[in-house]
Amino acid sequence: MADPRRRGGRPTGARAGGRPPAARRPADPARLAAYDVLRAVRVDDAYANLVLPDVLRKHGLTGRDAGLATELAAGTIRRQGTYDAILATCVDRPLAKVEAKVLDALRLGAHQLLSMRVPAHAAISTTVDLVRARIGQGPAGFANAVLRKVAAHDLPAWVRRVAPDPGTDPVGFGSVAHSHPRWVVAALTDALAAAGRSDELDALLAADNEAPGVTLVARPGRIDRDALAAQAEGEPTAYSPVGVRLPGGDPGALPSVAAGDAGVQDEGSQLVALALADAAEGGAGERWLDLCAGPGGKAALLAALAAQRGALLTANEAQEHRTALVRRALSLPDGSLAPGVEDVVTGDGTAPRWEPGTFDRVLVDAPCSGLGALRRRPESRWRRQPSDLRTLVPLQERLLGSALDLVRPGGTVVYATCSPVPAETVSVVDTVLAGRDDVEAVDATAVLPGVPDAAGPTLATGAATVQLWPHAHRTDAMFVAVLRKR
Ligand SMILES: C[S@@+](CC[C@H](N)C(=O)[O-])C[C@H]1O[C@@H](n2cnc3c(N)ncnc32)[C@H](O)[C@@H]1O
Repeated sequence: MADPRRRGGRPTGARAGGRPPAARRPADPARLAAYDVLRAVRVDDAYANLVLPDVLRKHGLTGRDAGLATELAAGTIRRQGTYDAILATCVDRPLAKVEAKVLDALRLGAHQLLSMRVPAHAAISTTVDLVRARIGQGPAGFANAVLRKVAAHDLPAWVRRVAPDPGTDPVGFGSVAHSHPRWVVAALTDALAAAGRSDELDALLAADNEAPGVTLVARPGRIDRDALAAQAEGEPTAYSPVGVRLPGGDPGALPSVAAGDAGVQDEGSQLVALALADAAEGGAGERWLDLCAGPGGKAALLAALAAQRGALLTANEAQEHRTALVRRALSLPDGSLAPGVEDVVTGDGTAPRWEPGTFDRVLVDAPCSGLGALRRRPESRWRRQPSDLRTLVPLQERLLGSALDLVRPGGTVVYATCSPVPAETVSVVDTVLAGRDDVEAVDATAVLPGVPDAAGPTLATGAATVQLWPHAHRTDAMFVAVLRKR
C-alpha cells in the first residue's frame, strides 16, 4: 500500500487539530506585509517608513503584529548587504540571477534566522509558505533548500566565513559585517578620523543597524517637558532640555502630538534648533529664518522658541509640496499660524527674495547625503551614490553663502547637516569662509555645553564644530557650525 506521506497526503488522524498541510497553510500576515514593503521599496522606489502604515492597514495588523512586520521589513532592508554575502554562498548561481522577488523572500528568511529570535523551523517554514503563496511551488522548494543552508551557522560564524579580514581590509569587513555599501563605510571612516574617533567605526556601523527609538519634542510654551513625559510615559532625553524618549507605542495617538504641542523629533535635530536659539543672547524683536525648512520639524521648535523670546520666524522651502508640510507643522489645530511664525514661503534659498541683512539669525539645515541618519531610513544606504556629493556640495555652499548674505552684521548663521561626511560639513564651511572676510566662526561646542564629547572637526579658522553620533549620543549624526557676521 502506498505511503500517504509520500504523496503529501494526510495520514488519517495525524494532523487532526494540528497545523494544516504545507500546501494549504496560509502565509503569515506579518511576513506578507514585510514582503510587500520590500517589494514596494524595490519596484516602486518607495520609502519603507512611508509605505509601512498603508501596508499594515491593508493586512489588518496592529500592536505586536505591526511591530513584528515593521522589524521584519526595516531590519531586512538594513542588513541585506550581510545577508546577500551569506546567501551568495548558499546558492548555486550568482545572486544577480536569482529572481528579485525570490531574493526578497530569502533575505526575509535570513533576517529571521540570523538576527531575530525566531526558531529556525518557524523562520524557514513561514518563508516557504510565503514564497508558495506569492511566487509558486518551485521557488518554495528552492527557498527551503537555501534557508536550510543559512540555518547551519549563526550570524557571527557566518561573518567570520564571508567577510574580509578586518586586519587587512577594515572597510571591506565593515561593509559585509555591518551591511553598508563599501563607499559609505569609507566615507564614515573619513568622518570618524576627522573627528578624532577612528577606533569607533564598528560601533557606528552597528548603531546604524539598530532601529532608532522614538523621541518627542515638547515645544516650549505649548507643553512642559515633564507633562509630556508623564503623558507619554517616557523619560527625559539626556541632552535636549525639551526632549522625551519613549519606550514604544504610537506617538501619534498622544493628544499633545495630535494638537501640535509636541512632535516626533530626533534629539539631535532638537539640538540644532536650540543651537540657533542659544547662539546669541536675547532675541526680542528679532527676525529668524529657516532657509531649508521642509518638512518643518526644526522650524516648529524654532517657532516655539522664537515666540518665547519675542522673535519671529520665517520658514522657507524650495519644494511646494514640502512647504505644505512646513505650513502644517507651523499651524495650530484651527489652521492659523502658530505663535512665533511670521511667514511660510516657497523659494530657492540660493536666490532669496529678501534684501541682504534682513534677518538676525538664519538656520541652514542643508540638503545632504543623510549618511548620519541611516538607522532612520532603512533603504537610504542602498540608494545613495558617491556621485550625489557632486551636486550636493555646490548647493550646500551656495545656500550657506545666501544665509550669510541674509544675516545682518552681528547676526548668526547656524549651518547643519544630518551627515558627518567632511565634504558636506567642515569643507563646505571652510570653502565659503575662505571666500569672504565678513564672517567669523564661533566655538559651536560652547553653544551646546550640555552635550559631552561632541567636538567635531576643527574649522580652518581654528573654531570648534559640533558633531553628534548615533553610537555615542543616540542621535542622528548631526553636524553644527556656528558663524557670526562681522
Ligand atoms: C535636511 S532637509 C531640512 C529638514 C528640516 N529643517 C526639518 O527639520 O524638518 C533640507 C531641505 O532643503 C530643501 N532644499 C533643497 N534645495 C533647496 C534650496 N535651493 N532652497 C531651499 N530649500 C532647499 C529640501 O527640499 C529639503 O526639504
